[in-house]
Amino acid sequence: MSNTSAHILVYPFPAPGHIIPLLDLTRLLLTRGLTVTVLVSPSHLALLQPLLSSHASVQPLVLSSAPEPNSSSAQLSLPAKIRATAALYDPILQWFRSHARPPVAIVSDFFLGWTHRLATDLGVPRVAFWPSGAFAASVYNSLWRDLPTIPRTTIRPTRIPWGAVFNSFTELERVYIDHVKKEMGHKKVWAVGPLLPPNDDPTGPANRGGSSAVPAHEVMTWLDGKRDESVVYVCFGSRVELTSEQTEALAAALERSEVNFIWCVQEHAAGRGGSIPEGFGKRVGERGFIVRGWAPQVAILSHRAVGVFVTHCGWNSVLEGVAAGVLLLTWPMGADQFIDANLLVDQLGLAVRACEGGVKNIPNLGELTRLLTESASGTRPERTRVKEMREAAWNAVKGGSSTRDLDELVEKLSELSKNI
Ligand SMILES: O=c1ccn([C@@H]2O[C@H](COP(=O)(O)OP(=O)(O)O[C@H]3O[C@H](CO)[C@@H](O)[C@H](O)[C@H]3O)[C@@H](O)[C@H]2O)c(=O)[nH]1
Repeated sequence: MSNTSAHILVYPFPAPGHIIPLLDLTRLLLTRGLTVTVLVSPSHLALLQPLLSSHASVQPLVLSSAPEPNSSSAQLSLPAKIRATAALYDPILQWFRSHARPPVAIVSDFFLGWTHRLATDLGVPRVAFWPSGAFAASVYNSLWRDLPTIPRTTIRPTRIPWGAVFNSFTELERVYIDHVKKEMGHKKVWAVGPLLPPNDDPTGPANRGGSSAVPAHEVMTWLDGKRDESVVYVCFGSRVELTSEQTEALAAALERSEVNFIWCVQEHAAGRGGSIPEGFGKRVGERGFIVRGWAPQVAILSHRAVGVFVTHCGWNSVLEGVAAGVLLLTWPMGADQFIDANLLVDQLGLAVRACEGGVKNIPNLGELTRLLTESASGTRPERTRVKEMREAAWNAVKGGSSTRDLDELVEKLSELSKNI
């Protein structure tokens, strides 16, 4: 480890949608000269490998708290998983206190609220990392503050940390980023996104967040044979499984619409999801490419042949779709996804509603079929707007607003080490 640069502890919440963007941020911090220890569970250590092999100033801190995949407790609810992480309070405290040059700050996922008390005990600031957007943060904050049952003394969530980093960019969420700053009462709010893998790393996009279930070159070769913007990419992130009824409706719409498509189907250990109808692959033939398991999403979205993305509006998918300039068809199912869809469809006009709601909602077959056909062939105004936003996104990370925010974040973190 370098002896001069500021040493930071980065602690992602152990789930793909949270680890992926925080590791992308870690890479940016490393390239700007910070020394970083990343806390990961044993099952996620492999995701750190690309950073470990390319940067000398990063170290893993492998601690197990969250249930490991395949263990009987792996099916814990999200709040239970969050609570389980707090078992690491003492191990981190001990690691910190025995370290010759301990971190000057903790950058931890917004789910890991307990790390605020840990940071206070250790006398270092905590920066909360938001893998979801500033609009979602504003909505959550106002719900929290205005719930009638919340005692008046309750501290507002966005007030707590010393600073906050968003995987977002000013041109996408300016009004909400400003709102969060106002709520926090200071300006240590940095929008550094979209956080993406480096595009000069050929293995990065293909294996980002997991090993691709299909050789990436096979998907790319299939895409090479398709017309520009003619392919619909369907993926609902790392957690969502469609029910049998939803799977059947989507399969029928893809079949009837006659569009080219890549459909990424997550098949989780719990096996509650629906499976693709028998004979479907044969009936759609060369038109369809099915990925059972982890797809190389960023590489797919970046291909010139992909023009449409049916998404559950997980925030990473939203930003990856915007950065690729593809037309987003929204199907939010839970968490912040309804808020994200509202921002995209109603406020920014970048996307079109496809369906909405969790397990009970099934899309209307006729409407979804029409929407798929029209989106893959027509020129909708949303497509133009999303392309404008793509320009804004790339400008932001190539010297614009996100680069400036990242520089300032690094500067503030570096100042902390000078004060020791
Ligand atoms: O086959 C796959 C599936 C997913 N991904 C990647 O995995 C990430 C998935 O993240 P996201 O699109 O945000 O979806 P979730 O995994 O559902 O993310 C959770 O975390 C997000 C960030 O807080 C929230 O916005 C979501 O609502 C929440 O479900 C993205 O980077 C995808 O590129 C792949 O590369 N291949």
